[in-house]
Amino acid sequence: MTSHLDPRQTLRRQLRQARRSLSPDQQQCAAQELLSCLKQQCHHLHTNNIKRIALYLSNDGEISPHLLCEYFWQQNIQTYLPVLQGKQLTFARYSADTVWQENIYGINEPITESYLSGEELDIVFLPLVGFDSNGGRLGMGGGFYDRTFANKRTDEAPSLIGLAHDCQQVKSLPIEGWDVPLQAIITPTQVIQV
Ligand SMILES: Nc1nc2c(c(=O)[nH]1)N(C=O)[C@@H](CNc1ccc(C(=O)N[C@@H](CCC(=O)O)C(=O)O)cc1)CN2
Ligand SMILES: Nc1ncnc2c1ncn2[C@@H]1O[C@H](COP(=O)(O)OP(=O)(O)OP(=O)(O)O)[C@@H](O)[C@H]1O
Repeated sequence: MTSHLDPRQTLRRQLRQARRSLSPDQQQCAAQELLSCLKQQCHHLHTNNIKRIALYLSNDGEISPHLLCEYFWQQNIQTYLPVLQGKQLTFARYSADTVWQENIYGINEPITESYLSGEELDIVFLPLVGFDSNGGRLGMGGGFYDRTFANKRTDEAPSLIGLAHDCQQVKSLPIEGWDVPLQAIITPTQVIQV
């Protein structure tokens, strides 16, 4: 019954396939170009006075933010990673001496005693499966980021910035009422300010 497949599911499958088929070399170049792109745009992204940033550990072909993380550490900015808490996310400090445990999806999470809630962060860099130039985001389908930031106004902290390979861009995503819009998207070749 392929005719009744949810269009978001179909798109999700295609775009996940596209990012997973990038070679290790392509992934490495993409991560380096992502950092160059971020550095060039730092002033536009309001990175002054930033103290706490959330990133993610790349999974399933996602563009890797590990070079961004090193860059933030050099500037004494604290970095955090998402931790599943029921159907939402909480954020745990990530530093050189982090101890890990795997979540139900096999993604590592820091083991820590104190967590931050989303609104305590200045910037959250989100992984995504697909994006469009209006700030539309398609994720893995768990609704975790959407639930976590459901009550955030766009002019409130944190800034939500998507990180993606260029092959994850689509003209226009089928958006649902609960989707939280991104304030910007950074790829190896472009910074889209929404
Ligand atoms: N790197 C990264 N971390 C993240 C997310 C993400 O998208 N990327 N998340 C964003 O929300 C949360 C985790 N959400 C996820 C949801 C589904 C799958 C996943 O791989 N699903 C498999 C089925 C796995 C299973 O059920 O056993 C799949 O769809 O193939 C992974 C992460 C928090 N951490
Ligand atoms: N604010 C919310 N309150 C309750 N349910 C929500 C909320 N946001 C999303 N959901 C539910 O989560 C499910 C998945 O949503 P969606 O497909 O948009 O996830 P996603 O953005 O792709 O995932 P993720 O954010 O985890 O990467 C949907 O079935 C939706 O009903």
